[in-house]
Amino acid sequence: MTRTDDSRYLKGGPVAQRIIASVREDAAIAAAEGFPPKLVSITVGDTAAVDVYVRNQRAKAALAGIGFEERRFAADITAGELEAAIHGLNADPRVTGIIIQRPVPAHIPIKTLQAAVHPLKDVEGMHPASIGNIVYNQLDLAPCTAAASVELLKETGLELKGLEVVVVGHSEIVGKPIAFLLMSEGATVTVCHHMTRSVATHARRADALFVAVGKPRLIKADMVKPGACVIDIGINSEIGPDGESRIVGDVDTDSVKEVASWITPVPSGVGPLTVAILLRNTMVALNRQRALYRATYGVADQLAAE
Ligand SMILES: NC(=O)C1=CN([C@@H]2O[C@H](COP(=O)(O)OP(=O)(O)OC[C@H]3O[C@@H](n4cnc5c(N)ncnc54)[C@H](OP(=O)(O)O)[C@@H]3O)[C@@H](O)[C@H]2O)C=CC1
Ligand SMILES: Nc1nc(=O)c2c([nH]1)NC[C@@H]1CN(c3ccc(C(=O)N[C@@H](CCC(=O)O)C(=O)O)cc3)C=[N+]21
Repeated sequence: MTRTDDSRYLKGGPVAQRIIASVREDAAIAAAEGFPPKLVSITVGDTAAVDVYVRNQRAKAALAGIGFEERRFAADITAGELEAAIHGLNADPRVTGIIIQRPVPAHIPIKTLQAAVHPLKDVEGMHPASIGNIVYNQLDLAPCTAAASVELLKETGLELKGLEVVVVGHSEIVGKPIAFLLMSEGATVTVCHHMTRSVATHARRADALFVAVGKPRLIKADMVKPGACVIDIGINSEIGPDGESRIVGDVDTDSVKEVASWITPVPSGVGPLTVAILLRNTMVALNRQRALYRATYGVADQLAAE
């Protein structure tokens, strides 16, 4: 059986296409009504995984009819200069959404930058107010990778209520929001991290195993329950046997796919769906901005029309 026709592979492409088609319709309507959506990406320095992500953001935004602009800054920029740039984008009515690509250089506090993005333009859901919404079970705009990972689990048709889920990795951008999204869906969630005594012991109990660590082949077949669903979120660059650079996940896919019932491939798993959800979030942000605009100026418009 070849890699591509193995039915155990849970691919992101088909779900991403559905989302992008729907975003495209909404974006066309909004543009015709005078609100063309536009996404601005902020990159600081150079990181391979960021380049892949931004390249795909640009390509898929074009497909969806969403304007896209990349602002690149040198690694030695100050936090103050970056904050000023973000405030400029917050104030620009042509900008719908802002995403700050991670990582940023060590001298820049990422949390300060995330908090500088206006919550109405926070298309990644990383502002403290946005993350707070997830805790309150308001799930329409969630951090993109976390939302993509959960969406792929739903594709299996497994009942999420009561499902035993283990998440390996507890970063604010991936592991923690996955845990909150799944708790909202009624799953029983265990979160592992580098201090966990035995990741394998927890992982082997999981009906669904989410892995977001950044270590190639961390999860081996003997750490996976037979029949489980494995969502591999890792995007790691390494040199393949042919001497070419390639991306691999955190799961030893070749061995794990013999044990698991579903596994997301890398590439072509969570990655493409992450991009689609970023675009969907951009439309959620646009609709929130329009609702505020209507609430603020709607009555004045009506009076002017009378
Ligand atoms: N597909 C996509 O769309 C995206 C993919 N990614 C990829 O996902 C991976 C994780 O990203 P991100 O969450 O940002 O990374 P971080 O480095 O922020 O977090 C990694 C997490 O893994 C934990 N960890 C480290 N070593 C181990 C170990 N041996 N066992 C268990 N847990 C461990 C860390 O725990 P502790 O903090 O306690 O050290 C931490 O919680 C990366 O490969 C990244 O490229 C990221 C974003 C989007
Ligand atoms: N603030 C922030 N949010 C992120 O979500 C974030 C980030 N910073 N920094 C970098 C990582 C990495 N990441 C990827 C997302 C999609 C693909 C993607 O589209 N991958 C495709 C294409 C691969 C290819 O073209 O080679 C795939 O897996 O099939 C890759 C990488 C998001 N990240």
